[in-house]
Amino acid sequence: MGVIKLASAFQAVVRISQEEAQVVDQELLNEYQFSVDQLMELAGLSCAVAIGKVYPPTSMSRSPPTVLVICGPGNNGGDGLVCARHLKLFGYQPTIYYPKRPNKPLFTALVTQCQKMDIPFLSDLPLEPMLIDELCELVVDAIFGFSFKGDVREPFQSILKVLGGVTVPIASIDIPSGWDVEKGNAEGLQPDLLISLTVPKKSAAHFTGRYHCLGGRFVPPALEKKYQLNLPSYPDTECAYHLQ
Ligand SMILES: NC(=O)C1=CN([C@@H]2O[C@H](COP(=O)(O)OP(=O)(O)OC[C@H]3O[C@@H](n4cnc5c(N)ncnc54)[C@H](OP(=O)(O)O)[C@@H]3O)[C@@H](O)[C@H]2O)[C@H](O)CC1
Ligand SMILES: [K+]
Repeated sequence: MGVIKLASAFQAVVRISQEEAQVVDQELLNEYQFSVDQLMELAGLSCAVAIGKVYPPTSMSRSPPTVLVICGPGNNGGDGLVCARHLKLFGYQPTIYYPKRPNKPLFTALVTQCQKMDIPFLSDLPLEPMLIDELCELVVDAIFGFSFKGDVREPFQSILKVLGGVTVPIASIDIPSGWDVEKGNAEGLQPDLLISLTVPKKSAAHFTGRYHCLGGRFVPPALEKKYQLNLPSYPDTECAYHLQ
């Protein structure tokens, strides 16, 4: 595949397509030889930092603040596991719901790390939104990212239905789960915080929540230039950039 002209160099914020996101991801893993573990750790950490900035413990009513992290079956779910671990270190009280677990060393190790930090895993998700509102003050949506496609298959259809009724804020990692990666989903989840990873995806144009952050500060300058990603300049050593 030739160079994909992602956007003019003058566009304020580039938003990329599902295919372009996968091309950039693959180039990071192949040409640049990053490992998924490395990128996932940096992505998950940036999500926890963004959450810490938007919902600092001092702004939450419980101490420690309770967060429910719902993880999906792919790398977006892996980001959620990493995020949960860092939130615990930041003074939050995360609980994880991880219904469909890949039997791969990366994911079993991430689960072990959380278990060893006394982060509980729910065996079932309450099917009443108000029970989730009682369980936590914030939900982290780490169900689907840029590889989501088609009609939502169970158990995630039921999970997204419940999340559609909660009143606590939702923070979505990379893509609000259940959204078309490019077109969004007006009837789907409406998160309060969207943490775009690497580069915002086209569906971010449909985001109407209060906070939009960019994380995944690991794009080499040559790759950014090649695809004209026009990334914002992260301040200082920050790993999460406040886009909105
Ligand atoms: N460089 C980067 O940008 C990095 C991104 N990271 C994170 O990785 C995700 C993308 O991860 P990926 O594993 O490719 O895909 P997802 O996590 O989005 O989801 C894939 C799994 O979801 C299942 N799926 C897909 N569609 C449906 C559906 N309609 N119903 C039910 N399940 C669905 C899919 O199952 P299949 O059977 O279809 O394979 C997969 O299991 C990205 O968004 C970032 O969050 C990295 O962590 C760091 C680098
Ligand atoms: K998500």
